[in-house]
Amino acid sequence: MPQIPTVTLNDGTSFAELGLGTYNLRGEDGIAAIVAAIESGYRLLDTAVNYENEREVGEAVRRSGLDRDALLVTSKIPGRHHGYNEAIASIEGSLATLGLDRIDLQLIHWPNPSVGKYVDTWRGMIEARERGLVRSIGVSNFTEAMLTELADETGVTPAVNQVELHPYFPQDALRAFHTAHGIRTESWSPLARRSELLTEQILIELAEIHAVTPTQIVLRWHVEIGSTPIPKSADVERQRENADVFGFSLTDEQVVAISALERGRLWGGDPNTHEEM
Ligand SMILES: NC(=O)C1=CN([C@@H]2O[C@H](COP(=O)(O)OP(=O)(O)OC[C@H]3O[C@@H](n4cnc5c(N)ncnc54)[C@H](OP(=O)(O)O)[C@@H]3O)[C@@H](O)[C@H]2O)C=CC1
Ligand SMILES: O=C(O)C(=O)[C@@H](O)[C@H](O)C(=O)CO
Repeated sequence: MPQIPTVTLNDGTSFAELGLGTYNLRGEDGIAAIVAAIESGYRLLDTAVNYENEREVGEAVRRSGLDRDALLVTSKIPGRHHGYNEAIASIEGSLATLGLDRIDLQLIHWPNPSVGKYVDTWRGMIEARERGLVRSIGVSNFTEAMLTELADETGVTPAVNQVELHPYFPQDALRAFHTAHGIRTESWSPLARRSELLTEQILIELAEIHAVTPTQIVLRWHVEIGSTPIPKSADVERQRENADVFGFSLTDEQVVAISALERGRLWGGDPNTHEEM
């Protein structure tokens, strides 16, 4: 398995071009699945307070036997922890549950605009970074206007915005905004949660041309558009398949053909209205 390449974030730290989603990976089976992924070359692990599996992720980091600095752990502050002091307490809680002394990338999980506290939350995260509790700070599910507000109010631009992104929802305008402002895009549900996406004719045709699977075509598309996908799989063979996308490339025309599958958001998670506590 080739090494997963890295990119540099706007704060100068290194970030993986592909990582592991861990939603629903829990208990001993979850730990075993995460350790298996690390053994297959994954270095970026994506968790959240709301996944109720930070303990498992921390345990997998320890069981992997890898140097702590070789791994990147992301966690996320839930809506019920928004606020300056609450954000710092949330991060301290995540560190305790993970059993780690640093989170590599801390995100605000959802902006929850009706609560009106994401700027305060962001200020708390800036403080947490200054205290060394977290290394990089970013957001998830933020719109262009919300990203602009954070930067204007605090002078600190998020390093990452993790958003719904897959060929059915390529997010061209938001990605262009990220590029213009030095924000790394990260794709959640990059496989569209194994929906009918993987049976689309264009993906089957491209898979034949490149002698890979339709899933690998989708994940390579994320790499080509400059976004870090975090596919979740509990199965070691599928984890290996998903990470093995750095030995071929797509042409510009092939990328455009995949993006033409666009339909829009799949699960109604509009950041302007979706509230998640
Ligand atoms: N910030 C946010 O608001 C959100 C963040 N996320 C993050 O993004 C991660 C990924 O998103 P997720 O919603 O899990 O969906 P994904 O798009 O990663 O799809 C996961 C599904 O695809 C299956 N799968 C994985 N690999 C393959 C393969 N090679 N072939 C066929 N099926 C496959 C998995 O099954 P199996 O496990 O059996 O392989 C699982 O059913 C989450 O785990 C979470 O970490 C997700 C949603 C929102
Ligand atoms: O998995 C996550 O991180 C989530 O935030 C999900 O709950 C996500 O919000 C979702 O499924 C939206 O429909």
